Amino acid sequence: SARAEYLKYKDPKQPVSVRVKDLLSRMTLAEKIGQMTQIERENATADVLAKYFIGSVLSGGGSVPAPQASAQTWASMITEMQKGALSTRLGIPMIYGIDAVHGNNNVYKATIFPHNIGLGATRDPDLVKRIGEATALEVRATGIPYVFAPCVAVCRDPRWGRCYESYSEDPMVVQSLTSLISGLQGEVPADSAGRPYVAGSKNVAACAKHYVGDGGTYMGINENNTIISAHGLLSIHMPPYYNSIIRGVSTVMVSYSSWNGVKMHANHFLITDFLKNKLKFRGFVISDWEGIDRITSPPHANYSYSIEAGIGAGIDMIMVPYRYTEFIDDLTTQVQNKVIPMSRIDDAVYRILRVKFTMGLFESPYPDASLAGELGKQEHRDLAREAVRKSLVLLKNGKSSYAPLLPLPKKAGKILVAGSHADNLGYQCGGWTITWQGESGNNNTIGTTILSGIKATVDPSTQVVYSESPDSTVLADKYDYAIVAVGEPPYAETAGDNLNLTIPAPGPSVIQSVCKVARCVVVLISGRPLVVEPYLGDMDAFVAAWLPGTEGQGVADVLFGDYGFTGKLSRTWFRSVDQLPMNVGDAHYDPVFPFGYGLTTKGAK
Ligand SMILES: O=[N+]([O-])c1ccc(O[C@@H]2O[C@@H](CO)[C@H](O)[C@H](S[C@@H]3O[C@H](CO)[C@@H](O)[C@H](O)[C@H]3O)[C@@H]2O)cc1
Repeated sequence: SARAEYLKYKDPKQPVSVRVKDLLSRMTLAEKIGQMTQIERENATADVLAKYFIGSVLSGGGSVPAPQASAQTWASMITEMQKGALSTRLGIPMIYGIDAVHGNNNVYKATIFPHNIGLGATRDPDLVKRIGEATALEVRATGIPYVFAPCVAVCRDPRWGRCYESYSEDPMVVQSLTSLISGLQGEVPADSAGRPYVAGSKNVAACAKHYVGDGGTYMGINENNTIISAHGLLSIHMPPYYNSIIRGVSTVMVSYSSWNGVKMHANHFLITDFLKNKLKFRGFVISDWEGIDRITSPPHANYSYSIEAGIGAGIDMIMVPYRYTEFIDDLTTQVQNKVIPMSRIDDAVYRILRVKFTMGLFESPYPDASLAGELGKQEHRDLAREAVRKSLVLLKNGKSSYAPLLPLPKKAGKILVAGSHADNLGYQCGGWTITWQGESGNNNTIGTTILSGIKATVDPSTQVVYSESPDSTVLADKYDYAIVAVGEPPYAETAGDNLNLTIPAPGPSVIQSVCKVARCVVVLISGRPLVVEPYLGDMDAFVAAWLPGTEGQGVADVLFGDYGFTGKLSRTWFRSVDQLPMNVGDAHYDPVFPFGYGLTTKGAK
């Protein structure tokens, strides 16, 4: 039979640089531009992937092959797409990306870890690295090799709808928790010198986002303007990118926001001069969803300009995600007319291919069916439960120091559990869970509510009364103590922007009515600090639980003293929104609870 022509780029024994150069030299303009194009799952048929040489596909928030789809269903979908990509002349595998920002959160039955604000309160880089390892396994279980995480935003104003996606207001805490990257991708070898690195097929390529200053916008308005000096940008928002590059992060996603009025998606100085040439970032830069469209207002008003500005700024892969023929045709024309130089295209494709070769995608382009069982594995749920325990911050314990309320006695006559967030798995997971905006209720995925955890922890003789919103009859009864879980409903992005930051009704009234009739601990489920001073006096104890995820048992573990409280605030607990922005280190600093605050209790274990 005819000897298959030896192709250097297909030889895994060749150095990555040799493989990239060989493949690049063989590619047509259409094949190069295809690699720079990322489309949404909904329009990614095998035929489209083959016809347009598409290099990447994504799931937008909540975009799933079927409701409650199994790991096998996910893997079959990706296999079909990959066959399309590999059927092309050069057989370049496509890379599928998804927002696994607290576990593989679009996927039914996945373990949902606490959102980043809670992980910030743990101050535990090793824990976060282990979460990265578990997340990589649960993502690979669905056949996916690439995640748009971690968000390394330094949220400076809790009015921002995405503040819960940020580990902390303090860049040093965020820098320390870039350890997630080392969990997701694997620890870089000593001589990696910032090159992208993915250890193998149980790891995934990561994405540090959103570059840069996404957490510093005016009044926390999502996608708005970050008005700050170069010194401020480099000392507050840039540091996590230093650590991300040192840890070999494979990709960086550009922010929708602007820096001093210049759209980040059009910022050549920060993307090319600084990130690529000064910091020597060698992975690929990806736009956000319709990020180049939003360079203009209204978005997409001048798409040719958006393409010229975005690609020209140094963005390598465009998350289109739907109008891909328009993108491909327009970019092709601009290269043919020498508006965009071929050297820019070659830099982009070089970087994309470097990541794909380095992570072994050419050798293992298909899902590994043997990993399906990693999805929602008990071992990962136990890790998430540990993370919940360590994320809880105890802000008040007893109306006087000699009469602490916590830890609660497991053996009691009758206790009351109340509040909208006590028995609502969707609420305790928050946004970016099953759907983009998150859900309410207990049927959207598998997990343990705070109430279930309490029932599993107390002595069998203890009577547990549950009432979401106790009426006078319930309140007339006698309880040894009460646990009140209230807070914010789930939200994502702009939907979460909030200028008053009050505890949503009926939370405050439930706190006041229950705490009047029984000794009470309030557990706040929220993506950020909220106005709490008016109710603090009513509470005997107060716990910030953030957005704990599916393993609600972790809350009971600490409330009842199996484990001690250790969490420390990763954000300043402001007194009033009129003070905002107000962050640790500011000259005027008058919080209810300062950054780093957290009471402790001794745990039995
Ligand atoms: O129909 N509409 O009205 C509508 C409105 C807004 C939309 O906006 C879009 O909706 C979301 C759900 O599809 C998308 O995920 C993104 S968000 C963006 O997506 C990336 C990929 O998921 C993440 O890594 C980034 O971190 C995040 O900033 C976009 O804002 C979509 C549709």
